Amino acid sequence: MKIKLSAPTEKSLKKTIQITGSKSETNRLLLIQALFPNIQIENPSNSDDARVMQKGLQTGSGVVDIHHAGTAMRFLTAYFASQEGKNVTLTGSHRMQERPIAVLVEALRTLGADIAYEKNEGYPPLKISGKKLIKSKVSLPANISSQYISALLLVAPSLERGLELELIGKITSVPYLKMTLALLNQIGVETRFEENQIKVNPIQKVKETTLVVESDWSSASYFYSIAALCEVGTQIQLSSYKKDSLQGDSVLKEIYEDFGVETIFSGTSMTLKKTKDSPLSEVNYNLSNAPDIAQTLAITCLGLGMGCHLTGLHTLPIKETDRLAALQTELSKLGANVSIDDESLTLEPASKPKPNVSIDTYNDHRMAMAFAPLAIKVNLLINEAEVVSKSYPDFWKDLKTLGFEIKEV
Ligand SMILES: O=C(O)C1=C[C@@H](OP(=O)(O)O)[C@@H](O)[C@H](O)C1
Ligand SMILES: C=C(OP(=O)(O)O)C(=O)O
Repeated sequence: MKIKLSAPTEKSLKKTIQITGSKSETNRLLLIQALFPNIQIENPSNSDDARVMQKGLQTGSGVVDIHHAGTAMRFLTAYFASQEGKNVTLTGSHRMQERPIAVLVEALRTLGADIAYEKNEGYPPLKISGKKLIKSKVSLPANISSQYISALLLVAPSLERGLELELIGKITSVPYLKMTLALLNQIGVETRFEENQIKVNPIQKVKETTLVVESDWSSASYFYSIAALCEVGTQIQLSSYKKDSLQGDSVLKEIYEDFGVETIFSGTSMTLKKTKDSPLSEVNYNLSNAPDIAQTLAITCLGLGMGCHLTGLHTLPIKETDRLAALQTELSKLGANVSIDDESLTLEPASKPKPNVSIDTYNDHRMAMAFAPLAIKVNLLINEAEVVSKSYPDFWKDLKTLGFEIKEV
C-alpha cells in the first residue's frame, strides 16, 4: 500500500491518542508468563511482534516463524533451548535470516544447549532441541545487541542454579537490560547488575501477579516529532504513560525540550505541548541507550531546518534494515545533506525539504512512522505503509485522528 500524506488543516492541534503497550515489555512478559503461568498481563502490545511471540510460545514442535521480530527471535531461541522435549526450527523473514545470532547461540551452547544452524552459520533459521540447561555461568559480548543478554536473563530464573553472566566489551542498549531485570524483580526474582556482571537467582514459584504494561515510548516518539513540527500551542495527549518508565526511549521527554516540546504528566496520561520554537540550529545526541528513536530525531531536525549529529548508532545496521544507509538514502531524496559512518549520522542544517517525494520503507516500520510527521511541512508519499504493524498497527488511524489526510494512491 502506497499512501499520500498531507498535513492537518488545523496548525495548532489539540487531540488525545491511546497507545497500546510497549512491545519490549510485552514480549518479555509473555516469555515470563510461559515459564510462570500465574502471571496476568494487562495492556499488552497489539503489534505483529507480540502476536508472533505469543504464537511461538504456544508451539512445541515444527516450524516457528517469527517474521521480522528481533526480540521474538532472540527470546524464543533461549526459551526453546531451555525447554526439555521441545523440538523446533525457529525462522523468520528474509531480513531476519541476515540478522546475526551467533553471540546468543554460542552462550546457550556453553550452558549446554543443542542448537544447529539450518542455513548460514551464525544466522537463523535455527534447529533447536530443547534440553535442561545445567551450567550457570557464561561470558558473552555485550556490544552487538542487548537482546541476546535479555534472552538469557529471561530464562535464567527457571534454570536450576540461575545464571551468572560476564559481559564483554562496551554494553549497548543498557536500559533494555534494566527493563528485563526490573520485570523479573516485579515477580519476585532476585537479580544483581554490577559493572559487567549480572546475576539472576532461580525461583521455584511465583505468586499470582497482574502486571500492567506501560504504553510504548518508541511509538510516542512520532507524536513528539509531530508536536515539534507543529505551531506553538499544539497539545497532544497520550496515554497510558508514567514519569518513571522502564523504557529507555522515555528520554524523549528531555530530548524534545530542545525542540520546544514540554511533557506534562497528569495521572496516567501525558501532554506533549509545543511551548516555543527552538532557538537551536544544531543538536548532538548519543543514542546508544535509545537506538530506536534515531530515525524520529533525524526527521524532526530535517523538518525544522536544524542540523544534527547522532552517535552511538552502531546497532542500527543490523536492525529491520540497515537504518543508517536507509536514512541517508531517503533523507537525500528530500534534498538533505547527510553523512554516515558505522556508528553516526550527521545532517546539515537545510531549508525546506522537496515536496512529493516517495519514501521507501525497507520493511522497517520505523522508516514509515519516522518520516510521516514531515507531512506537516511538505506533502510526501510513503511506500509499503502497512509495515507499521510490526510495532504499531493503529498508526495511520491515529494520524487520521490528528487530522492528517491519508490517501491510498
Ligand atoms: O530488548 C528489546 O526489547 C530491544 C532492544 C533494542 O535492541 P538492541 O539491543 O539490539 O539495540 C531495541 O533496538 C529493540 O527495538 C528492542
Ligand atoms: C529494532 C527493533 O525491533 P527488533 O530488533 O525487535 O526487530 C525496533 O522495533 O525498532
